[in-house]
Amino acid sequence: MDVLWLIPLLLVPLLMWSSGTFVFYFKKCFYVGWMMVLALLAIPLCMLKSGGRDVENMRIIRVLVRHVKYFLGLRFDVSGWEHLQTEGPYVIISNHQSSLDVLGLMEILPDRCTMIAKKELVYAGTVGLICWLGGIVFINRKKTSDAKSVMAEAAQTMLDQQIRLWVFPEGTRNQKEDLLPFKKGAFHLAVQAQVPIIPVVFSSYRNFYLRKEKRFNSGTVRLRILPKIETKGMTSDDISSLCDKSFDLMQAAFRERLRLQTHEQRAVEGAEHSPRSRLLFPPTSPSETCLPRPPVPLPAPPPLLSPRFPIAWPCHEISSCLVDAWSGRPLARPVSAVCPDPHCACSSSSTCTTTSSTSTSSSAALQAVSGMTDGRIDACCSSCMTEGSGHHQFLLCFLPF
Ligand SMILES: CCCCCCCCCCCCCCCCC(=O)SCCNC(=O)CCNC(=O)[C@H](O)C(C)(C)COP(=O)(O)OP(=O)(O)OC[C@H]1O[C@@H](n2cnc3c(N)ncnc32)[C@H](O)[C@@H]1OP(=O)(O)O
Ligand SMILES: CCCCCCCC/C=C\CCCCCCCC(=O)OC[C@@H](O)COP(=O)(O)O
Repeated sequence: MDVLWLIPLLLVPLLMWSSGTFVFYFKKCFYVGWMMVLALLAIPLCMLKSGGRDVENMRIIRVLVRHVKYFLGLRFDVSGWEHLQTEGPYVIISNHQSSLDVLGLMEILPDRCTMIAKKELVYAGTVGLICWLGGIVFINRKKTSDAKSVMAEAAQTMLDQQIRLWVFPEGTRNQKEDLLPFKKGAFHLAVQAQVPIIPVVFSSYRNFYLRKEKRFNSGTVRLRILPKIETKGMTSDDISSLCDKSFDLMQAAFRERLRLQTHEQRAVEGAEHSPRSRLLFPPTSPSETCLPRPPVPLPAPPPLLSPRFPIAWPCHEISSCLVDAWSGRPLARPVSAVCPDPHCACSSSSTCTTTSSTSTSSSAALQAVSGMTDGRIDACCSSCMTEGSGHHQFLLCFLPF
């Protein structure tokens, strides 16, 4: 009889390993269930701390939610922290793709910041109650006049109690490849309170989360905090232009990121499908895929080459398009090594055309020489130098798994 318990214990890992759809439902159920449990834990803590509804409860919620990403295999990469170093109240606006946004939101949530949410959320069991305790402002989206008066009240409360508000100006979840047109509420709110707007852009989840295709893999979300937009002196006449300006800035950032994601995805797919492409990326004309970047001067080569350890030596030329345009960090790890490929056609000043000079067999050699078996060689920098010894110094880019 006891053995029967082993069946689900074995079945779950087996299904997780074999079925992407199972993983999708498993992770979704886990997420909702675990958030419910966490909310149940948070309720008494919030009651003890504040005795009821209070924006300070968001600190407790923030702490409790922060670890959830690890269970779901998600990472958050934040840039632009400095833009959140703004005193006093402000309105944060961000795009809204899924309820998973809560995880990213909690990564950067400033103190005394709560959200505006649809009123239906208050009925979501323990999560609804914790949202209420956290001071979330609930609006009825179907009744504009009600929503407007609730938001006008919120503008006053922001000033009276020094509160920051997070609004999703798309007004609903959106998994399309572009932002939805913005609703105006967030901008009225900021202008009424005369406080700045801080836009935050979540990168597209499409690399790891596809609702329709039932896919929920591990992945990284890039959160980009943009510079604040001042609203001092603005009136209701400025709402449309303020809304358009914010939209344009966020859309540009979202699209820029999406292009890079497409780029990364192609690299990974290319590496998976073609043995040759393990060493070559981008395979097509760089101008097609690379963002225009200012020319990067070639840094001085490191004095001693240690083939086993990656050297933080920025790639350039072809590989510069593998540099994250937001953070400036290379998306792939650059590694300096002596080129073990006997066919490498490097000369002192020339560029080494890895297309013709590298072969699949050298892939293993390159991995061995760099000691990086946990990464996949996806790019070779196009430049190489001849050392005094006549060895070719080679820059490799490893895309970590
Ligand atoms: C420990 C464990 C815890 C576990 C759980 C943890 C949970 C933690 C909390 C997480 C919470 C996350 C919450 C996420 C929730 C996300 C959502 O619910 S998104 C949906 C709700 N949000 C919104 O809808 C906000 C965006 N919408 C708007 O701003 C809208 O404008 C609106 C106010 C709802 C009105 O809607 P609508 O009429 O459709 O919109 P418009 O076309 O924009 O406006 C029409 C008209 O009205 C003018 N106007 C709009 N707002 C105002 C205003 N505040 N004051 C004055 N006038 C306003 C607008 O200008 C238009 O007029 P115009 O002449 O055409 O310009
Ligand atoms: C009584 C049981 C009810 C169960 C309901 C489950 C509630 C979800 C539970 C856990 C998830 C935790 C995150 C909660 C916050 C998510 C808020 C959210 O993303 O709401 C969607 C809303 O922005 C837009 O909705 P629409 O796309 O317009 O519709």
